[in-house]
Amino acid sequence: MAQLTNCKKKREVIKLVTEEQVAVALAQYTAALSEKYIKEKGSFNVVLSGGTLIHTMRVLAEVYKDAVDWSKWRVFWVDERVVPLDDNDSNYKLANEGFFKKVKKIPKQNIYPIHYSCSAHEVACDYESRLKTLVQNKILPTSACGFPKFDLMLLGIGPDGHIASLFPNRPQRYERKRWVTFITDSPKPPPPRITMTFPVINCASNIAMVVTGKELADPVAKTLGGYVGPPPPIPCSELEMEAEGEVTWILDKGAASKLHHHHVVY
Ligand SMILES: O=C1O[C@H](COP(=O)(O)O)[C@@H](O)[C@H](O)[C@H]1O
Repeated sequence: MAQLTNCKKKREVIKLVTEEQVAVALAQYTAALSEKYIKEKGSFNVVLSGGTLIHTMRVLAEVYKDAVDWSKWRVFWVDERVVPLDDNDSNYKLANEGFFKKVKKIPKQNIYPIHYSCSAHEVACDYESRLKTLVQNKILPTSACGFPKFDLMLLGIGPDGHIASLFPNRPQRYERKRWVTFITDSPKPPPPRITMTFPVINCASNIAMVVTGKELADPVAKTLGGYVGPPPPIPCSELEMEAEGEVTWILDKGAASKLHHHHVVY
């Protein structure tokens, strides 16, 4: 593991070879954080994304099934497609089938999927107000700037450099007041989605960027510095610049393939 040193924030880039090794590293990393936070404060607040992440969480679900205290987990979504929860596009459905059903012991009341309505605006307002209630009830802590502070965000990245549903050429990535916003014209289908905003993402105590496959080598290199070319204004770089907590990149060979060693700042 390599530690970023010339940066006041903590960054770690873990370069592995295979997707299976990424799944194993993700499992070890998440299980260790779960143990630490449960010991310290009795709960572990985790934010999931959709996409390939859930498949990569299989080792955590299978190998750590009896080692993790799932009863202390609370699970949220960094973004969700505005579709019914049983729709194949739903990030909740993906996590339910690929993760919750395997680990079994996360209490249903600790899982916070969206309340579906056909208005993305309404869904975003509802999700934000539920988070605010959890903060008022001291179930979720906040950071000094007033945004909720999650223990861990597990994120992926798209080929265009989007994270959550914060896309290039869309204004949501610049939102600085709302906790949760919405988009009705997502460039990646389905178009209506809700998403946590950058201030919330950047307040998390830990962010894992879990990236596999050579089709993601470009946004990884653009974000981490191996890219040669004009400065690319991709959303993911905002996380690299602003995150308060620790950011850990877990990459396979394909995703790391455009990182020029001398450009990567460890
Ligand atoms: O649409 C989405 O895409 C991103 C990236 O997905 P991946 O398949 O490239 O890992 C995902 O993080 C987000 O939650 C999802 O809604």
